[in-house]
Amino acid sequence: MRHAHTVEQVRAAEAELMAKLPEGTLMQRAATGLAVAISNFLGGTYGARVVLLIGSGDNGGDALYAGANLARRGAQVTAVLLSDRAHAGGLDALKVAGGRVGSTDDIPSTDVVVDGIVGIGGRPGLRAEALAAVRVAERYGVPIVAVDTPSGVDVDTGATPEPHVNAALTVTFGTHKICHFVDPAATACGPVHLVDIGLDLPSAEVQVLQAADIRALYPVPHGESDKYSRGVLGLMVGSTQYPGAAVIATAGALAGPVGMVRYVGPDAVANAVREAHPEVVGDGRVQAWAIGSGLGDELDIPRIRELLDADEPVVLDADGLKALDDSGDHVDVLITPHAGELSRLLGVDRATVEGERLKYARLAAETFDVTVLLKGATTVIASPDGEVRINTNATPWLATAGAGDVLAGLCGALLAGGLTPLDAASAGAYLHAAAANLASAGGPTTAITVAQSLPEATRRLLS
Ligand SMILES: NC(=O)C1=CN([C@@H]2O[C@H](COP(=O)(O)OP(=O)(O)OC[C@H]3O[C@@H](n4cnc5c(N)ncnc54)[C@H](O)[C@@H]3O)[C@@H](O)[C@H]2O)[C@@H](O)CC1
Ligand SMILES: [K+]
Repeated sequence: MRHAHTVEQVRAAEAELMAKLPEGTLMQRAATGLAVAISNFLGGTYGARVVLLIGSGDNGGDALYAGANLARRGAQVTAVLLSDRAHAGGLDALKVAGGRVGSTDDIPSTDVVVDGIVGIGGRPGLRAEALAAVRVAERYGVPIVAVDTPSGVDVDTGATPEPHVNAALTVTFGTHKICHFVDPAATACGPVHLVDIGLDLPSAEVQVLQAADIRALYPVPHGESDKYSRGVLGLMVGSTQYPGAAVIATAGALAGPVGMVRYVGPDAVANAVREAHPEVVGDGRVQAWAIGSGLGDELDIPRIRELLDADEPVVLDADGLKALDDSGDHVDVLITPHAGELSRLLGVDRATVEGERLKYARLAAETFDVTVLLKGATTVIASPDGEVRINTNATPWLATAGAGDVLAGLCGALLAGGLTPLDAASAGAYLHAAAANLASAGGPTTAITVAQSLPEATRRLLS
């Protein structure tokens, strides 16, 4: 896993390390890494034009020392001071290295703007002068490299309630921050480059899934496995209104680690499912349920509540979410809402959830005592005990009808295969996105093609 720490955790680790090192060492480490990253971004340093936007704190200090480094290597570096205060040592270093102080008039003709306005000490939003400078860069299409975080975003939540920098690259120090992974701020970061400055950090608040994590938890069958021990999944999805949801969710389930799939629903839909997937059988004992995708008029809330209260773990998706209430023990339940569905569950509007995805995923996990997989460009997974995992490998082409049905079926199969809701959500989100990348290859795709690409995505992961 990659890790994202809170501002408080970073500050504590920095203070501990700073106490052991000569003054300014950490900033020098940060600035050197930043200068190298800017040089790489530009494809060279000599003769490059660099404008630094400088705020009042150490974020500006990093930018000024990096600017001094670049000026020593032949760049023309100009600092635009956006506050009465600027890091004194950094400003002196820049001037000694041949850099100068200029104004926003220098922005249109520069090769890159370096955002040293605020970092982890910043509140959301930009003051008028900073905003005006950022707007000039945007108007002239000048790329912005953000120092530590794009200024104006909410570092600990990933929210962007106010104007902020949209970076072409973010260079961060010591560890990732939450805004680097949680949208909408994550999108504002562009690619994120991490510079090691030697911090010793506690366990992270937020983890980001990587291939090795999923490989380690995937339930691979062994010599003694049979179709029952590999897990049997019950599907209560689709309806005469939406028969396709049943066919698609079944495709997702069969591409998971499960040994057998049972379909429960109207005859006409069951026939359509068996026509597409002859291996599917009818009602009987299961190890987990996937419920809700495309249920439409078939939604049977009392029956779903019975299954939620039973011992078998449940994936609850789409229409099925209407059966969820905040009473009872639901720690074996994984819900897979998009922002609109989560907003209805929590009684807030959709834009509010979109703006603070981490906060509302956590709130739903706590309120309903379930694991939440909040779908989106980056998927936020929150467990009732406070653990958060993020999946970042999705492609925008995955935003296609039925893709959620594939995910629900796949997550159900992973639950039936014995994974915890948190691990099932992690593997489900990761593999779903990996399959979408294969299916799309940079172009349009369909939900069924994503499901058909799941075995190959899984093979590549496990091999
Ligand atoms: N502490 C350390 O050891 C290190 C710090 N580093 C840098 O230091 C940064 C943190 O520095 P600071 O704590 O000085 O804080 P910042 O430089 O992030 O912010 C400075 C000040 O800006 C003001 N401010 C807050 N919100 C604002 C807004 N929206 N618009 C304008 N001004 C605003 C506040 O008074 C804040 O204290 C990190 O992000 C990183 O870039 C790095 O040099 C690595 C080492
Ligand atoms: K910044």
